[in-house]
Amino acid sequence: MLLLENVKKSYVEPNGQLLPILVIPRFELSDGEQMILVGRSGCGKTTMLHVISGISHADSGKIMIDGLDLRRLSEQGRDKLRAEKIGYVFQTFNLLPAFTALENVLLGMSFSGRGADRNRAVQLLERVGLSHRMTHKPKTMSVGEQQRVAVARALANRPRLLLADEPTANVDPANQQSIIDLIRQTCNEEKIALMMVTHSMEVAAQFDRVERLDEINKMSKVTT
Ligand SMILES: Nc1ncnc2c1ncn2[C@@H]1O[C@H](COP(=O)(O)OP(=O)(O)OP(=O)(O)O)[C@@H](O)[C@H]1O
Repeated sequence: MLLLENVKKSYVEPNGQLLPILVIPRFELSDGEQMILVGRSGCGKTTMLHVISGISHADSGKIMIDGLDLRRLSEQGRDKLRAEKIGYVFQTFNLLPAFTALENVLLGMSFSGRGADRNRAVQLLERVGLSHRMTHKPKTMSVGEQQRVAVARALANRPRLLLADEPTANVDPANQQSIIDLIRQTCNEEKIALMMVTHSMEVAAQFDRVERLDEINKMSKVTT
């Protein structure tokens, strides 16, 4: 489902110097496989999710998603791939402030080409415990509630790959577990591959595959 080969990513610092972040010789995730990515703050976990999703470009290397090579796609093609095949729970949620929780989930679906499925949107919001917040806009919701809307939105399209960047960072332990259960159960039922970043050892302990970025990433062996 996902294959990275010789992927490199650097940022340019304000002084013009290159700041290498990722050097990944090889990384694979199978269809429907669920894994956790861990690593110290600033080691490049979000950057890795961004290059996989095409939100930012790798400097070099091959990224294959569901048989498609990101390098061979136009900007439009990458947008289409992201809308159709990838669900992304952003660390910062990225909800649209002018729209309600339900509209945020429906809008996410409408970009996928499959059209918006109101029943599914409502059902997902109910499953994250937000039946009483469907018509609230993000600024009138708590941070944890916004995070749960972001999880519902990312699952709404029935993606092939779900990238989740600390999806339980801002919720209490009871909601943390219900979000993890919802994500895992939906991914199981719909054969969605899952790559989730977490700093919670409690969450990581529930998964068979837990990878440390500094073991995947040859760069971190140079910088740490
Ligand atoms: N757009 C950018 N320009 C320059 N440097 C960046 C940019 N985005 C991230 N960085 C730097 O790249 C490094 C990796 O950042 P990244 O957000 O991928 O880390 P992370 O492992 O997800 O961290 P955390 O666990 O704190 O979320 C950090 O040192 C960060 O400062």
